[in-house]
Order: sequence, then C-alpha cells, then structure tokens
Amino acid sequence: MTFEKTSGWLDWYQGPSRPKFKVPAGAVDAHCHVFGPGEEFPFAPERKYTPCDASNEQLYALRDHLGFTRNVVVQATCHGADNRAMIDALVNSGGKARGVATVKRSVTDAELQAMHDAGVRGVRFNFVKRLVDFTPKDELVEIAERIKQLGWHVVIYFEAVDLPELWDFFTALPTTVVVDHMGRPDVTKPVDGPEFELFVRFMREHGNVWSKVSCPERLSVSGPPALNGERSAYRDVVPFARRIVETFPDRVLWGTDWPHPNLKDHMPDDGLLVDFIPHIATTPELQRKLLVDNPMRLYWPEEK
Ligand SMILES: O=C(O)c1cc(C(=O)O)oc(=O)c1
Repeated sequence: MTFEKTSGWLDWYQGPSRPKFKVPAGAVDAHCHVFGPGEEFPFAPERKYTPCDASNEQLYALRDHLGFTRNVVVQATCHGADNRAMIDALVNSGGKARGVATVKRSVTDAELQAMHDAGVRGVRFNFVKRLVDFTPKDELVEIAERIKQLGWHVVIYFEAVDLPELWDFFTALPTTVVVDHMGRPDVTKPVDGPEFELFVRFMREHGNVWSKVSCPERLSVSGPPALNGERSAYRDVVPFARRIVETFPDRVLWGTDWPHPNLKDHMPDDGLLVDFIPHIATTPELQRKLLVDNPMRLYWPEEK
C-alpha cells in the first residue's frame, strides 16, 4: 500500500553531524520510533497523521553514527495498536533493542507473551488529543494489571495542563510509570512556577515515576534550532531538563525521538541533539546514569 504524507510533513534529517559529545560506552537511545515502511507495515486506519517512512535499518544506522549501542523503540501512534513494525525492529536488532507497545483490551495472553519474547517491556498510554482518540480508563487499568504480571511498565504521554485531571489515574497505576518528554512543560513559564512544580511533586511523591528528558526540539519556544552547527540550541528547555536530571538522577532516560513525528517548524540534526545532553546532565556520573545505568536497569535488568 502506498501512502501520501500529511501535508507539510517534515522528513527526518539526512546526513546528521557526528556529535562532539562522546556518549558513554553502552549508551541507550531510550525513545525512538520506526514508521513502516508503509508498503510493508501499513499505517493504521485510525491514525491522525501519515508520516514518511523510517525503517529499522535507518534507525540502527543512526544509532551507530551517533555512538549509541542500544535502542528502545516506542510504538508510534500512526501504527495504532498494530505493533508489527516495532516488533520487526526488535527482532532485527540482534538483541540491541527493546520495545514499548500499544495494546487493546482484546490482546491475548499469548500475544503479550510473544511480544515479551520479542523484547517488549512496556505499554504506552497516550493522552495527547491531537494524536489519539482516548481509550477508556477502565480498559487502561485492566491492561496495566495484566502487563504488570510480565514485569512491564507503563509509558504515559500527556500535556502539562492535563496533569491535574490525570493525577489520580496516574498515581494509582500499579507499575513503574515513565513519562514521555517531561510531561510537555510550557517552557515560557517559570521552572519553579506552579505548573512545573506539580510535575516535580508528581515524581517526588511517587518513587515509581520516571521521566524522559527528551524532545527539546518540541518544547523549545525560543530555539534556535539544532541545525547548521548551532551550539546553543534550545536553551530555554535546559533549566527544566536539568532540574529533573539533578533531582531524580536515577529515574531519568534520554532519547532522540527520531524520526521526530509532527515537527512543524524544522527538523533537527540528530548529532546536535546529542550535543545537547551535557547541558542537561552536566557530570560524567549524571551522564552515565541517564544514558546507561537507568535504561539498562529498566530494559535489560538481566544484564546488570
Ligand atoms: O508529539 C508528537 O507528535 C509525538 C508523536 C508520537 C507518536 O505519534 O507516537 O510520539 C512522540 O513521542 C511524540
């Protein structure tokens, strides 16, 4: 099947620079996606956008180019609950990728076990209105209870303004809970203002909550974009990410978010995104926790 991309779609950046920042040995890109290829793994009928193709070979070439060792491939919403493209990426990774799936209540125990065997270790619950139609909470609770038996965790994606309303649901989840992109703070608001304080409190009061300190390219308002060798990209995001890394050094993850779905303004050079890391994790110890120890503990515990 051939697909026409959503109008204005920005394709991932070709020929990224080689990062100046050398990631520690064994580093994990803990948030990235594959798209199709649509011919082989069609996009879901209920999708809210149609992307360009972004194959697992292209993802793993980027991994090697950036100096990373492993990936966590997160099911993208354009594939709905059809996890075949993501699973195909895991089984073709030589054990170097783990995955996060999207499932429905109708998923069977045998299907969950097969996903586990392929390397899936979590499910994603999405509350971003432009990306999905919501799944009823009772269905999500049921799924969370079932995947808990497999030792999996729940990844949640939401916008900062929605945290108060979702608080009771999130804090009742029975597993480790990993927040995508710091719960999308509005970085024009103060880092110690009420909105971000609520997010910090969410993590402080709930030791099972982790955060990905990813996506400065999505969250930044003032830029400048990570393009053309720019060394000072996305500085407005630094205080937010740094606060989370320094306050919760053992519960943070980092990922490229390649191939960066739905960016409207520019497509970042992934090499320069890696060069953003030392601004948010400022010591070798923090960098090792963020890029190696934490993702290994969550996704490859048997190797620790
Ligand atoms: O902000 C987004 O548009 C976005 C979309 C998806 C997805 O479609 O799965 O994943 C992300 O991590 C971010």
